[in-house]
Amino acid sequence: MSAAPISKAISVRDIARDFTAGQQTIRVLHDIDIDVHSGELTYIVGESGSGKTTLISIMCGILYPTEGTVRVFDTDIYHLSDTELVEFRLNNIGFIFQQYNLIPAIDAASNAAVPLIAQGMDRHEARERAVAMMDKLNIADQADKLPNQLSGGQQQRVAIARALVHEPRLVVCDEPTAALDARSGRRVMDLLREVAVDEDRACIIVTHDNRVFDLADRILVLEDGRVTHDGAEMPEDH
Ligand SMILES: Nc1ncnc2c1ncn2[C@@H]1O[C@H](COP(=O)(O)OP(=O)(O)OP(=O)(O)O)[C@@H](O)[C@H]1O
Repeated sequence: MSAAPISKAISVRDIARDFTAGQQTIRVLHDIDIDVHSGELTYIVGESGSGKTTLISIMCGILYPTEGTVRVFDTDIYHLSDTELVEFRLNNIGFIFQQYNLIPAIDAASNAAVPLIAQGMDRHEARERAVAMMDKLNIADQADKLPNQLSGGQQQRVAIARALVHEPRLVVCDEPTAALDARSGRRVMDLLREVAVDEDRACIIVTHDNRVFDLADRILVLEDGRVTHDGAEMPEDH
């Protein structure tokens, strides 16, 4: 189904995360130990509130863990300075959030070019590269449109193009198929496999969507902040 995994993309060791609300501190992740491999499409699945978003946020350098270490492509990311961490994310990680977070005042290609421009690329070249990525996603013909002139599915493809345009080695997606019908959802997963997974690149997807569970190489199930299953398929009782 996919290239054989050859290297560790992420190594999470003894992660815990607490949140404090008022006087109370609540531990929402406990004792998490996970390796994510390049060459694999890894799903993180679990009920609402089980800690999926918290976990991927920690895995990709957005949220500090309370305890434990996270290595991404062999870099101990939470021992970087703030500036180094921002740069590390910019160069190595692409994000696809459930809300597409497109900038309303600029056209689709300019939205897709944002990571390249942030990296300092010349605007003209960045736009050309963005349109080339949009072409792979079959939306190059929408390059000059503003986000509000696009359908939801087209906006999502622009968000995917933006996540992939700088060819990050790690792509992280939060519920990418939640708003899509079954066929479009499978197409997005196929696309992610095609463009975001190879022997040196990994993709992690948070999803509730049981219509696409069969497309994963590996599924981690979270329950109440703990990993309760790690395998190629969903456990039978889910
Ligand atoms: N900033 C925060 N402050 C306090 N509690 C938080 C914060 N963020 C998350 N939590 C709590 O941590 C737990 C895990 O939340 P998280 O968003 O990671 O779960 P999830 O599995 O992604 O849920 P969903 O599928 O609904 O998005 C929840 O109980 C949530 O209320």
